[in-house]
Amino acid sequence: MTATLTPRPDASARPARPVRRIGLVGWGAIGRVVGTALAEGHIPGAELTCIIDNRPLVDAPAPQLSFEDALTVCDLIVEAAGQAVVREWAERVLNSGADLLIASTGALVDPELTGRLRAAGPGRVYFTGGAVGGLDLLQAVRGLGPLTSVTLTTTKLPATLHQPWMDAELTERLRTTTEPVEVMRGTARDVPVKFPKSTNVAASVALATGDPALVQVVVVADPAATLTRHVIEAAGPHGTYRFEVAHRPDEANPATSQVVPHAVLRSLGAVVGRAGQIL
Ligand SMILES: NC(=O)C1=CN([C@@H]2O[C@H](COP(=O)(O)OP(=O)(O)OC[C@H]3O[C@@H](n4cnc5c(N)ncnc54)[C@H](O)[C@@H]3O)[C@@H](O)[C@H]2O)C=CC1
Ligand SMILES: O=C([O-])CC(=O)C(=O)O
Repeated sequence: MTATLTPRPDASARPARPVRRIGLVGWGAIGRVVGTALAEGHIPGAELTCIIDNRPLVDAPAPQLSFEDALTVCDLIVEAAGQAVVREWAERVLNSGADLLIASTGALVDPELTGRLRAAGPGRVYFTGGAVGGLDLLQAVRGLGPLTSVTLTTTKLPATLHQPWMDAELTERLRTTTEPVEVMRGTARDVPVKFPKSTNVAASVALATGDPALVQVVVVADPAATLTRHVIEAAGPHGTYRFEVAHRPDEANPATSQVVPHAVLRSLGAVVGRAGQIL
């Protein structure tokens, strides 16, 4: 059989990819590194158009705008501010037509919000892998069928895990312990809500594997954890998987690992169509 296929248009006749105008939400441990790299032109195809933060910024490399104003000038919003920002703004970003790259994936354990984001558009939503690796492969494994078990064990310095809901006894234990303390064991549906600034990775593992209730999460506070450690173990009928990372924490915000802004930049490169990326 001879197929009649339309020849691909000549490369010179194809429209050049437009430079994406980036609005960065959050000028903190992640945002400063991402914004500086963008302003220095490290991601071809992406330019830093504005920064959104609820604190006044000095010496930022782009104008500070309100969220409303940013949505009139940006075509891609990068969230590096916190789960509350995702809850409040994600749907509006997507409905405005801008794409959205989310770091605070923990907000997505709320099925109601996730459902609304699925229905929102025409903007498209993306999630960075953030502090953990292997999510691309775990997402690919889903093509073979569901996994039967997924576990994430996160170990951090005690001070980075302290939360306002903790009682006096646990607070004191975290302050004085000389040994590792298991502070929570639950599923990826429960844990990111309890540790909103330090266990987004649990939600990211759930986004990759498809079922937050299947992902068992153990959160350990260890005064000896100069490196933040995340261990993902998964199994299914087609194989077993184990990914372990140990990161130096950010100096100003030790709840966040130093690698995270670089993971955001890598994700951003992929979204804007940078060549030579591992997808
Ligand atoms: N997916 C992952 O692996 C990781 C995700 N994260 C997420 O990224 C978020 C940001 O992390 P960092 O940069 O380390 O935090 P940070 O605390 O150093 O900086 C957050 C910045 O966002 C701003 N901000 C907070 N709420 C805001 C709001 N409602 N509107 C505008 N600006 C707001 C703050 O003023 C601050 O400048 C974390 O809260 C966490 O949810 C953090 C680490 C890893
Ligand atoms: O940076 C990290 O290692 C992980 C983190 O804070 C998070 O998952 O929210």
